[in-house]
This record gives sequence, structure tokens and C-alpha cells, in this order.
Amino acid sequence: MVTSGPPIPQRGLFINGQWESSSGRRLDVINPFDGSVIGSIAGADSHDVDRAVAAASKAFKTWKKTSGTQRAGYLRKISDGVKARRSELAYWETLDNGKPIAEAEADIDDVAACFNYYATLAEKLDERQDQRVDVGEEDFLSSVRREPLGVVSAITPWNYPQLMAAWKVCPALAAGNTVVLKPSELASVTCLELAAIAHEAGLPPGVFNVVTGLGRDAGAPLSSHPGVAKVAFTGSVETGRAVNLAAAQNLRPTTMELGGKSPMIIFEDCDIDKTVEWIAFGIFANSGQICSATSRLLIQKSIAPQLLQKLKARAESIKVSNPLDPDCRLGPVVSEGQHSKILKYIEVGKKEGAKLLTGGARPPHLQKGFFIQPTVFTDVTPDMTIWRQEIFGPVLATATFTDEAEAVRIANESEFGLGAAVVSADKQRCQRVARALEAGIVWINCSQPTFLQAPWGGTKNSGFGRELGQWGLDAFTSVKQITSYISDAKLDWYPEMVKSKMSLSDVSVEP
Ligand SMILES: NC(=O)C1=CN([C@@H]2O[C@H](COP(=O)(O)OP(=O)(O)OC[C@H]3O[C@@H](n4cnc5c(N)ncnc54)[C@H](O)[C@@H]3O)[C@@H](O)[C@H]2O)C=CC1
Ligand SMILES: N=C(N)NCCCC(=O)O
Ligand code: NA
Repeated sequence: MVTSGPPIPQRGLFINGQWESSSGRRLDVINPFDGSVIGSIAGADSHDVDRAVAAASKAFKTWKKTSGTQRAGYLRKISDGVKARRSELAYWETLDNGKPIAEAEADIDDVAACFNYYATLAEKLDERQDQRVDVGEEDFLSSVRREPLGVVSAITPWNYPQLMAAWKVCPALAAGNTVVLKPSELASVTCLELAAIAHEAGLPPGVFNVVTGLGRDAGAPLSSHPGVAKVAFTGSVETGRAVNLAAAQNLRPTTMELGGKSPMIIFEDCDIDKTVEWIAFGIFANSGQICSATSRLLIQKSIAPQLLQKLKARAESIKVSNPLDPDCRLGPVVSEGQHSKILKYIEVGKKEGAKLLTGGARPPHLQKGFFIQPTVFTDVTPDMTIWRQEIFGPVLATATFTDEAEAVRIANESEFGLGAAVVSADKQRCQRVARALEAGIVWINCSQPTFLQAPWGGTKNSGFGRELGQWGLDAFTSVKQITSYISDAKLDWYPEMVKSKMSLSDVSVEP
């Protein structure tokens, strides 16, 4: 097991291609495994944000003139840089966020793939330019260009620190925007390293800037800045609302990837053993700190006792350990604040009458760090807090249903609409249920697999706009119509008036 590696680099803010110090105080980097301080990041304030936006605005003047193919060259180099530093990036991601090293490695691979994928889309963007629009008139020729918006700000969470940044930075740069990234103060380390990698890749100064710091000091000014053309946000509903309101003051568009309480519906014709693996993955991966975690489980009554018994055994067999252990499958949650919030939810669950099937506390063998056992509640009813609110931890709420209509109705009774899953051997039923579910992402016979090519985002309080795929790139473009008049004929709209011979003196004016 790797228990030591390179120390976390001490970085400042990355503005205009240089490391700079912040106006504010430095903030501790905390390792969730034991609560120790392992480094520090700069705490930016609104003056630092102004500098970063100014650098990005200046860089945009040149960057917007590059071709997609030129930008793709930079993105591919950054991808190579991420790949070359995979092991240290994954190591630092685990130190900073607490996720199992196997997950961190997968995340870093996804980051590298994301840069390559959007490199390809940047090249394709050149081919998509000046596309004809049939306006149905032979005297006119219309075409469409997709142009960058300008300076884009990306405000990102701590659950997939580098990956959530990549989902925004890659398409934004691919489309020709410049970026100011504000990662979460709880896990900024790998986002700063992304700046270092971009710099080594030769990305021109100011094209990609990173300002670390608290939400209220650095995130808020980045949401309300008039020099910012768009804000891309992933995080909580409450913060998303504040960011969106601030951007709305400037009439700036946003994309909002917010919370969830995604349902997973299990029908009696499923293969129980296989299903239990997906259920566990859907709520215990990344310690349940996934916005699309399938945290509400609906089981058809006839198989509930059998399925729950197997799920309990599986939950209790998950390896909870130092996340640097390659076999670890459940690490600590990100912070002391999240740890106590999750434990509070567990208490509320018990108090409101839900039955604790397994877990519910700190694992006895891990007395330090922000660990919580894989936890499953049964007999949860739709009015209970743990059924309605996002816990963002390894806590599954389960309930039963009798028929398909009831399952869909209960699943849709939520303020959220990010993910949903349905498990059944009946393909037609899966399609029917998938169509009926109010969600931006529906998984059939699985939970959580995520692909760069497929759109990501939610409905209702889970937000709006889509990341990833073509949708994720188009969200960072402005559509320009260019229309040419191609006829030789003179515009024949104003009829030639015969010049009047009347003069004013001919007009009799009534006194
Ligand atoms: N949907 C998701 O992926 C995520 C959901 N959450 C939910 O949010 C809860 C709280 O976690 P937090 O870390 O506090 O999430 P948050 O939504 O406050 O943080 C997300 C980002 O927004 C920034 N931010 C905070 N206040 C801001 C403001 N006023 N203006 C602009 N930016 C601001 C933060 O610094 C961070 O970079 C979690 O327990 C979880 O339920 C948290 C992170 C990710
Ligand atoms: N990479 C995977 N599998 N999932 C990403 C989830 C992103 C989110 O929580 O918003
Ligand atoms: Na941390």
C-alpha cells in the first residue's frame, strides 16, 4: 500500500500564467483520513477575482481567434500532462478528498479522457462552422457560426474535485472561451495542479486561471462579476440559487448542476445478487457523495426481505479503511462538517421512525477521521426527512411498493430530478418506467455509469442546462446568424412616389 508520496505543492493563485499570492489569508488543506493539516491554499478575495477576470478578458481577445484545431492541440497536451502525472494526482486527490485511491485513479483517467474528448469536439467545431440554414428564399443565404461567449467562470464542488472542473474547463476552452475556475475550498489541490499542467502544455497566459478560496470571498464575486459571460456551477441547491441570482443581475446565463435524491426502482423479476452490487455502488461509491447517488431505494414487496438481507451482508462486507489502500472501497467523507451533518441525518432518521438495518455510526476500527459505516434504513416513508433531503453520505433510505404505477408515483414525488434507475428483466417495462421518471439521467439495470459522450444534468431543483457531450460544448457557445443578400435586384419595397407639384401655398389652412 502506498502510504507516502510527494508532498502537496504549496501554490498560490494562478492568474495570467503566473503563480500569485492572494490578498486574503491562506486556508488549511485537511486530510479527511485523520483530520490532519497537510498543506494550505490561497484564500482569494474580490480583488484577486478582478485580476483573474481581467487576465481572462485580455487573453480572450487572442484566444477567440484561434481555430478549434489549434485549441485541440493544447487540450491534447493537457490530457497527456494529466496522464503523465496520474499517480501523484490520484494520490493528492485521495489525500485531499478522502476517496478510495482506486476511485481517484479512475477520476484522473476520466479527466485525461475529458480533455481528449473535447479536443475532438473542438476540431469538429471547425467543421460545424458556417452551417447553412435553409431560409426558403433564393435571394438570401443564411448560415450559423458558434462563437465563444467570453470569460467563463466555473465554480465547482469537492466530491470530484478535478473531474467536475474538467467537465467545465474542457468544453469551455474547446469552444474558445477563457476560464476562471474557483474550486471548492475543501479540495482544491488537484485543480491547482491542473493549472500547472496547462502551463507546461504551453496554454497562453490568462486562458485558464484558478482562484482558490471560500465561497463567499471568491465564489460570490465570480458569480456577480460583470466581466463574466457565463457561470457554470456544480454544488448545493442553496448555493446554486445564490450564484444564479447574482448572475441574473447581469443577465448572464448559468448552468446549474445541483443536488439530488435519485430513486432506484427494483422489480421482483430482477437477479437479486447482481442488483445488490449496483445498489451498493449507487450509494456507497465516493461515500455517497455523488449528486446522482441513488439514495432512495424502492423495492417490490415480494422480494424485499430477501434483497434487504443480501444488501445488509454486502454493506457489512465493504472494506472501509485508509483510502490509500488499493482495496479500500469506502473512505472517509470530505470534512468534519459533512461528517457531523450525515450523523445528524442518521439520528433524525431513527427519531422519525425509520429502522436501521445496518451501519449508522463511525466504524469501530477507525476512531480517527471522518468515517461513516455503510448505512441502510428500512421502513422509510415519503414524509421522512431522510427520504426527502439530500444527505450526501453513505446512507440509503429504502421503502417498498406493490406495482409499477405506485413505484413511479413515489419516485417522482421529489423536489429533485437528477438521476433515477430502474432494474427489471422486462425490457419494455424498463423503457416505460424510464420515460415516466422525472429525471435528467435514467439508468436501466445499473446505477452511476457516466460517459463523456452522454448529456448530464437535471430537472426541477436539480438544476438546468447540460454538461458533457455535444450539449456540454454548445452550452459554452453563442449562436451567430450571418445572412447575405445574394440577388442583383434592387430592393423593391418603397414604391417610387411621383414628386408632388403642390407647394405649401396651395394648402389652405383653416384659421
Ligand atoms: N450536487 C453536488 O455535486 C454537490 C452537492 N453538495 C451538497 O451541498 C452540501 C454543502 O456542501 P458545500 O461544500 O457547502 O457546497 P456548496 O454548494 O456551498 O459549494 C460548491 C461551490 O460553491 C462555492 N460557494 C459557496 N458559497 C458560494 C457563494 N455564495 N457564491 C458563489 N460560490 C459559492 C463553494 O466554495 C464551492 O466551490 C453538501 O452536503 C451536499 O449536500 C455539495 C457538493 C457537491
Ligand atoms: N464520474 C462519475 N461516475 N460520476 C460523476 C458524478 C458527478 C457529480 O456528482 O456531479
Ligand atoms: Na481536504
